[in-house]
Amino acid sequence: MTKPLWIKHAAQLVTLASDVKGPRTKEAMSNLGLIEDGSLWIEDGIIQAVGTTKELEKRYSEKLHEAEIVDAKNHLVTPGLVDPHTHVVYGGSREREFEMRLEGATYMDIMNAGGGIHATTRMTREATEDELIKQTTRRLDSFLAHGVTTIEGKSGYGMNLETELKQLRVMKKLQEQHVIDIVPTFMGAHAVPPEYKGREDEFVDHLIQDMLPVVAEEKLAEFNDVFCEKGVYTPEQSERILEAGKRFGLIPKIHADEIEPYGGAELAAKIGAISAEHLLKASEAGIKAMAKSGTIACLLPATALYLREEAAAGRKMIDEGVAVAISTDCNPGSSPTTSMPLVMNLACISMRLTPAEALTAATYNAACAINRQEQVGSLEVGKQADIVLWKTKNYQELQYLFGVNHVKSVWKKGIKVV
Ligand SMILES: N=CN[C@@H](CCC(=O)O)C(=O)O
Ligand SMILES: [Zn+2]
Repeated sequence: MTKPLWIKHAAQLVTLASDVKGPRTKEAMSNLGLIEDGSLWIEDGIIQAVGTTKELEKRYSEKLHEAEIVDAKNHLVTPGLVDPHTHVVYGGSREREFEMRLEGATYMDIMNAGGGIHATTRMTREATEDELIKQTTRRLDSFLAHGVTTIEGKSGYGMNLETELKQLRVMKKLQEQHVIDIVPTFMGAHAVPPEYKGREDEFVDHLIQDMLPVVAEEKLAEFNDVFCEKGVYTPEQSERILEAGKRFGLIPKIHADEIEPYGGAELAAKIGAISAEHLLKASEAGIKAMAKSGTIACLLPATALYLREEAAAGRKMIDEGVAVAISTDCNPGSSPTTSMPLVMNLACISMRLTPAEALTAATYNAACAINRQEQVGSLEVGKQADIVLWKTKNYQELQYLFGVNHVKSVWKKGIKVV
């Protein structure tokens, strides 16, 4: 039996507790369930009580002497951050492409010339499982140091059965070895593999007939994602892949309207995707359709910055009633970062989310985007004790002092890990 953990005197305790179930929209994104002089009581990795320090002191007066006590005076306490979109398992790195883009090449130019996703696919195909575990562990450690306690992870640097399975199995192993929770997504349709160039429909058939059944049979993924973009997969091909995934119990996600408006947001709404990603070029009609269908917009402002593109219309999406989540998009090409705090800062600066909305987007709504809202994303009784203690005194300061890692301590399931 481990000691109970009592966190007390938080200057601000952001609980995100609410009666609203499901993804938060509009004003609900600003309701942080804030408690001043806040306190948490944790036993066996689960939150037992949330309230003011005075309330919990009274309630647990008999047990206080048994507890490990953390005095959070003058500090902000929030739920562990959730990153709902990463490509964290990959081989090699692509720093030369960064230079090439600064010299004028575009993301798609590089990919069409066999670089980009294709370059990482070659390096991931060549890497052993152990090498991938080693590289990915370093990234997971960095996520944790930035206050991230749950992430989604995509395959998609294999695009053949063998390597897609290798990536997914690496995630499964890391789920056992590392304290971070990893929620797996199959993304066999991340690009068109070179061996199928010009035969996209054949690859779609192959993916549906030969890959999806194995991924489902081995229970290696919960979600199914596709890069719906001009020159990659058309909305029709994307729909086929995602509808087929549904038949295997995989929930659809979609990389949509990143480079050009292509009807991706509309498709996400039509097929009932849990989330649509990127959306830099989403149309007015697409945004409205997503608000109606309840599809979460998973926005990636670090990617937009890194590619020197204008960020997605986050402010407008929230005003239109779309639930917004945010993510690093951690990948070797368009966003090699593990800093969710930076992503929250950028959500404010480049998409005009308020500090409160950015925090909701990085916690509760992010958890909804990967179906983990019952376990994480808010500090409520019965949930996992995934908690961050920040060196700032309030959540506004966390977003205002940008580009700095303010994490002081992190607990995962009640255990101090940072
Ligand atoms: N846009 C497609 N996929 C990734 C980038 C992957 C890469 O460049 O390696 C993304 O979400 O940004
Ligand atoms: Zn992505």
